[in-house]
Amino acid sequence: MIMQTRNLGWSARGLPIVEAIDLDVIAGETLGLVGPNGSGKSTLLKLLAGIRKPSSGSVAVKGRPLAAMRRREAAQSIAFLEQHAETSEAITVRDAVELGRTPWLTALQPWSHKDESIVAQSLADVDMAGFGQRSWATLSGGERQRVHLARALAQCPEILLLDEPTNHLDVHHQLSILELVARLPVTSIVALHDLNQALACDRVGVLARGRLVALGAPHEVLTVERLHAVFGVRASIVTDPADGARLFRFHALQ
Ligand SMILES: Nc1ncnc2c1ncn2[C@@H]1O[C@H](COP(=O)(O)OP(=O)(O)OP(=O)(O)O)[C@@H](O)[C@H]1O
Repeated sequence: MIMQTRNLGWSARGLPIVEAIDLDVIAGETLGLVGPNGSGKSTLLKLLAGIRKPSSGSVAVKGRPLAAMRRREAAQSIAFLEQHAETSEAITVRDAVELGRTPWLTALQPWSHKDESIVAQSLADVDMAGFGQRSWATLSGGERQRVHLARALAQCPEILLLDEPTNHLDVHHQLSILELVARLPVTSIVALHDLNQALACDRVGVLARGRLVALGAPHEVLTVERLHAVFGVRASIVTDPADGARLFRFHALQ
């Protein structure tokens, strides 16, 4: 297991927001996290990233408690693309992505050609290669999202935590970013709202009211009954005649 949580919980003003999460993350998998608004997906990702301290329980990375790791060491293992990531306005796109290299730089290992080429590759991976000199302030919402992902990629993490990475993206870039994430030789934990996108993950975890109520293969976990119980919708499954893939259509409950 590359990452494990035991009895992980976080409360705000005494109210449990995330509760009793026991999660074993398999090295190399893409794990989708789905759940209604407010079910705790972002909070769980923040706990896994170490930027929120658990109220109970623990997170371990390759058997080591995350709480005992130095910030720099944790940042060499884990990169986090937050839902509302922010960047100082007065920098270029390239500067923003170069920040991803920070955990790897030391006085003995200063900025080098290797860092340069990792930054260039990260920008290319998110289809932003031509934007290096652009001012951050001039980017569209979707371009900013892709640059934030490039910064996370430039961090060269073993574990990539992504909070709704396809937010703001046009359909072409939604597909290319998800394909990129699936292709990367890293472990990815991705909060998603689009349940059809979740079907493409290796496994899916379902959060409801702060608890992990199901975890497993997408089609085993995202059953019509569970979608009804957790999301309050009626789902039907349709088959794409082009390739036989099964997809959801959703209907409001009468
Ligand atoms: N600092 C806080 N203080 C009080 N309540 C909080 C705090 N942070 C989060 N919450 C509450 O915790 C719940 C879970 O929030 P979280 O952002 O983790 O949900 P989510 O599943 O990511 O939601 P969404 O799908 O809307 O992004 C929400 O009801 C939210 O209002």
